[in-house]
Amino acid sequence: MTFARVEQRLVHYRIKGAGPRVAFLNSLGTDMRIWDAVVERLADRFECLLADMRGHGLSDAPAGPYAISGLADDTLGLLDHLGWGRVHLVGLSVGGLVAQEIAARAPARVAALALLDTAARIGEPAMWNERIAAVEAGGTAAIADGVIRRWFSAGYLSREPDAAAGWRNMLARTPSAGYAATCAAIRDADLTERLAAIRAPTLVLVGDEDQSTPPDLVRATADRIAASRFEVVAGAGHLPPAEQPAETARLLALHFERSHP
Ligand SMILES: O=C(O)CC1=CCC(=O)O1
Repeated sequence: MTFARVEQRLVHYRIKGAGPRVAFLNSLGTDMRIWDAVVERLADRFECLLADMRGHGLSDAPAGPYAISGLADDTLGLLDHLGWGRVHLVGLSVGGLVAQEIAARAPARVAALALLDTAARIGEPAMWNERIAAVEAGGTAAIADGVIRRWFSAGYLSREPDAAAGWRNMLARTPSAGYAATCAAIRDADLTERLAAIRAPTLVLVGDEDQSTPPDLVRATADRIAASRFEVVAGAGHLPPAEQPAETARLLALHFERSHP
């Protein structure tokens, strides 16, 4: 386990592999383990940085609300701490919002961008406020069953009940304060007008059964990014790195190998 202190907060991170540098940002209610099966397929060609987003995993979970700009500061701070200048950047869902913010704000830091199951704006404020209230009242376990049904395809849920139960454990063990504070960051984010500032070659991909950020929503974000390519991953819900790691790794490797570091 490796930890760094960035802006006084503890960040849990791990580096694996060798080659051009790739940084991975996790989604709401998950941690760096969401990337394990992808990184295992990429580490022979890329140096991969995994970090638990603020409020998640073993990173600190200070009281919120958080903001996407502050979460972007966390990532840039960790890259500075490690001496990593320019990277390929991969973000899933809220990690994708953070990645959009970094690519728009600090284009020199991003060689290529990959946005997975994300959009410039995710959900409606009322839905996020309801989710925050439910988590504040009953903890993350209170919302876990509903969220899991949106995370995975129907086929995965019936084929892999134990794996789905394991991912549910990850969600239910996310600190309530960190989860609710991250919901507030998503609620308050609308990066639509920032997308025109993204210059990096961008792969935008989504699971064909994603119910949290459905393919049409994700495609609309891709259409606003100048150098984007849109891909749909078959047999996946909101978490293609967990459900279809081989195809996700293949698409990421192809994209980064085409883009110069
Ligand atoms: O929890 C969900 O519904 C899915 C999700 C939305 C933003 C995120 O990071 O995950």
